[in-house]
Amino acid sequence: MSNICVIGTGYVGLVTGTCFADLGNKVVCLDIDENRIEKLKQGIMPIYEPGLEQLVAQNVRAGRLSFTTSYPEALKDAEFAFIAVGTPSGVDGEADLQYVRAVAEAIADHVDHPIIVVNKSTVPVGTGDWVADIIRKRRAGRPLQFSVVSNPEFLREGSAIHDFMNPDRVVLGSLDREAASKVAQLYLTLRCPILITDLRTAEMIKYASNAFLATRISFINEIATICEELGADVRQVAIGMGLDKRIGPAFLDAGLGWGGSCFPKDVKALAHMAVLHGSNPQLLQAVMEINRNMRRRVVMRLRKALGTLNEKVIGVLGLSFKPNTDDIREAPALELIHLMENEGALIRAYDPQAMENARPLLPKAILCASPYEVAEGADALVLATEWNEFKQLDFERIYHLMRNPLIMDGRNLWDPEHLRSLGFTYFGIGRATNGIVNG
Ligand SMILES: NC(=O)c1ccc[n+]([C@@H]2O[C@H](COP(=O)([O-])OP(=O)(O)OC[C@H]3O[C@@H](n4cnc5c(N)ncnc54)[C@H](O)[C@@H]3O)[C@@H](O)[C@H]2O)c1
Ligand SMILES: O=c1ccn([C@@H]2O[C@H](COP(=O)(O)OP(=O)(O)O[C@H]3O[C@H](CO)[C@@H](O)[C@H](O)[C@H]3O)[C@@H](O)[C@H]2O)c(=O)[nH]1
Repeated sequence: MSNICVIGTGYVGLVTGTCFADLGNKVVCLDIDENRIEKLKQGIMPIYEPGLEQLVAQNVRAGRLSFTTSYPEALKDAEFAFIAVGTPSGVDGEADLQYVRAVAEAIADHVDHPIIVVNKSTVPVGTGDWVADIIRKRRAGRPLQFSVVSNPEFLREGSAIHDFMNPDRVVLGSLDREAASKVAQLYLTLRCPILITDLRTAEMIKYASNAFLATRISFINEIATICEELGADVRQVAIGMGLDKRIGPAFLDAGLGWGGSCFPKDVKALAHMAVLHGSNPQLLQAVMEINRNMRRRVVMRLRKALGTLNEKVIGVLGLSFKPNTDDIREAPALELIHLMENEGALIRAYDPQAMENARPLLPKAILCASPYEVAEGADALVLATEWNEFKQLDFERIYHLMRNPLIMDGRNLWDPEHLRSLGFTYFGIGRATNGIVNG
């Protein structure tokens, strides 16, 4: 059993802290957001993540997990301090490190025993050295015994606990092998490969992994666009490609493109790092451009089918950036809605979990209580997020509710044959059935 302090209670901090507690450690989670910590103490989760509420409650009851806003309290007995604060995009696409800096300073100010500082936030290459420098300089004259280890996190929202507990690999970067080995001990029961590298390499592995996954999605989306022109079906193409073991089936779902709190900011930050150091990241630029185009293309197809978007009522199903989360950061649905509103469209929308988060960003849209309410009087229905709840809708009912039976399936969730047989005009992404080229 180890004493762990986790700093930041966003997705990564909360899941890391809870899972380490569940693995038998004593964990204190710290956040400067008092409201957040107060709610966590009452068992109220600040985010929607399947299974999290129960796991937090179990570990709090077992006395292994607690929450605080006090640095001295959280760091008092900590052998490990995990940094899990946000690293959002700055003005030029660089990662904004103000929160990481504040944490490094707080550690320097509040720790008086040997400690291993483990960075879980996604940070530019070189940040681990920078953090060590901040602590060292702040403790000049009163040296602190510490090491910095980079431990990038690879969990996905919506399956965060499963991903943390069943990782494909754990990456640890440090010049201090002993410190890296001590962090490795925390993960031993998870029985996965543990890769120990230097600090900078570990930091790069995180960016390269996210950029590669985003590249796969943009690649299949580019193929989808070509499929639409040529009358092929991208879903079958992806299956055919994925059966090749060298390619594999994951992350080949064509659609409205990638969003969320990680891919957009991390691809941008990697490109920014490259430019800053004299490289020309052409592929990353293309990956981002293709992604933006997926939304524009859907708007173009709707405009073409309806003549204009001005005063057309468009129903949108799904607002979160992916299913099983209420996170709307960089959600493709929101960008799509704003593009359509710019052309005068009137939006009706529904999401199973993300309505509260989305409301302030959608002042003009009508937020509805169900998919059927969204369909009422709509000139087109767009699927933006493939929640399970949308798989089995009563399309006969929807057909009668809509003013014009046009469906734009932005995640290729539905069966085109079935919908066309009910009388809908169906557009998917990169799907043309029986040689019918999509509009
Ligand atoms: N969200 C994900 O799925 C995911 C997955 C892997 C990696 N990451 C990376 O992990 C990091 C955290 O992401 P997130 O989505 O959990 O962040 P988040 O923005 O949801 O939460 C960050 C939390 O840190 C707190 N915080 C800010 N400054 C603080 C300080 N000085 N002391 C204590 N707490 C402070 C904030 O109040 C907030 O609650 C980012 O670098 C992100 O790129 C995120
Ligand atoms: O085939 C696919 C797979 C995903 N997406 C989209 O890609 C985005 C990201 O999805 P996903 O990767 O499942 O969610 P995240 O929670 O953002 O997780 C990513 O970002 C995290 C933060 O860095 C990493 O830890 C994870 O490994 C990485 O998958 C979403 O908009 C999805 O709709 C597609 O369009 N097609």
